[in-house]
Amino acid sequence: MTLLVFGQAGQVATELQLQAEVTALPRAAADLSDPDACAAAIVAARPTAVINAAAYTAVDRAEDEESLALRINGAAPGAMARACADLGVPMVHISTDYVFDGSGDAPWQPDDRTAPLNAYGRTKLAGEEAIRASGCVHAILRTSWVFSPHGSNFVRTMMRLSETRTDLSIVDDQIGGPTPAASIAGACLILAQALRDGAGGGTYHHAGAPVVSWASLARATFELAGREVAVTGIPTAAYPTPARRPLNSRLDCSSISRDFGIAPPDWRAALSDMVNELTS
Ligand SMILES: NC(=O)C1=CN([C@@H]2O[C@H](COP(=O)(O)OP(=O)(O)OC[C@H]3O[C@@H](n4cnc5c(N)ncnc54)[C@H](OP(=O)(O)O)[C@@H]3O)[C@@H](O)[C@H]2O)C=CC1
Ligand SMILES: Cc1cn([C@H]2C[C@H](O)[C@@H](COP(=O)(O)OP(=O)(O)O[C@H]3O[C@@H](C)C(=O)[C@@H](O)[C@H]3O)O2)c(=O)[nH]c1=O
Ligand SMILES: [Mg+2]
Repeated sequence: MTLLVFGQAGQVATELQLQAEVTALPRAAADLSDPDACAAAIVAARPTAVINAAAYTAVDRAEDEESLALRINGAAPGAMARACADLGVPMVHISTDYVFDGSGDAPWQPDDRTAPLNAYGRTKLAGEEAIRASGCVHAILRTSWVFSPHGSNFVRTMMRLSETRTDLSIVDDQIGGPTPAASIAGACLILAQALRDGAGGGTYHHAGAPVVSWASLARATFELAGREVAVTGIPTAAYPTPARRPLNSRLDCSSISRDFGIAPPDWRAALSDMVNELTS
C-alpha cells in the first residue's frame, strides 16, 4: 500500500518512516497553513491511505497564534479529509488529550464531552470535527504526552536541563500517560491497514501506562540517566504558563484494545531505551 504521511521531521512522522515504507511530506512539499495544497498533494499522490502526523504543537505559542494554529490543526486536516472522501481513501489522524477540560479523575472515554482549556486544544478539536464532517473513512487517534529521542518533548527538555540544574520545580497535579512516539506510529499503521481492509473507524484513545505526573516523569528520567537533580513537586498554580493545561489527562484506551488489539505501551521501557540512546 502507498501510505502518504503529512509531516517528516516530527516525533511520530520520524517513527512512521522507521517502521514502514511511506511517502513522508515535509513542510516544503505540503504546508498545512495552505489547506488546498494539502488536498492537492493527496490527489497527486493517489495513496491507498493517508496518515496526518503534522500539526502545530507549540501549546503556549498557540495562545498568540490561534488563527495560524487553526489553519494547520483544523482547516488542513479538514481539506485532507475531503480529498480522501472524494478519492475513497481512508485517513488516520492524531489528536490529543488537550481536547478535554481535565476535570475529575476518571479516564476519558472517546465519546466524553470535549471542552478544551487552551487554543491548541480548540484547534485540534476543530480538526477532529472537520474530519468527521467530511464523510471520509477515518480513525482519529487521541494520545498524550508524546516522547521520543527525535524532536522536542518534555523528556528531552529534562535531559537538557539536567546539564545545568541541580534542582527543578515540576508540576505534580497534572496526570497523564506518557506515550512513546514509536507506539503511536505502530498504532497508526495498524489502523491504516484495518481501514483499508474495511474496518469502520471512529475515535480512539491510545496512551502509555501507568499514568503519572510530570514531576514523576522527570524523576524517572533523571533516575534512568543517573542525573542528580532534586525534583520538587508543585501545583499547577505555582507554574504559570500562557496556556492552561488539563489536570486530568487520563485516557481510557480499552476500545482500541478491543477493536484492534492495540494495548497501552509501558512507557518506562521506552524511556529507558531513549535515555540509553541519548547518553551513550
Ligand atoms: N507532542 C505531544 O506531546 C503530543 C502530540 N499529539 C499530536 O500528535 C501528532 C504528532 O505530534 P508530534 O510528532 O509530537 O509533533 P512534532 O511537534 O514532533 O512535529 C510536528 C510536525 O508537524 C510539522 N508541521 C508543523 N507545522 C507545519 C506546517 N505548517 N506544514 C507542514 N508541516 C508542519 C512539523 O514540521 P517541521 O519539522 O517542518 O516543523 C513536524 O514534522 C500531532 O497531531 C499532535 O497534535 C497529541 C498528543 C501529544
Ligand atoms: C520545563 C518545566 C515544565 N513544567 C511543566 C509545564 C507543563 O505543565 C508540564 C509539561 O510541559 P510541556 O511544555 O512539555 O508540556 P506540553 O507542551 O503542554 O505537552 C503537551 O503537548 C501537546 C502537543 C499535547 O498534545 C499534550 O498531550 C502534551 O504532551 O510541565 C514544570 O512544571 N517545570 C519545568 O521546569
Ligand atoms: Mg510542548
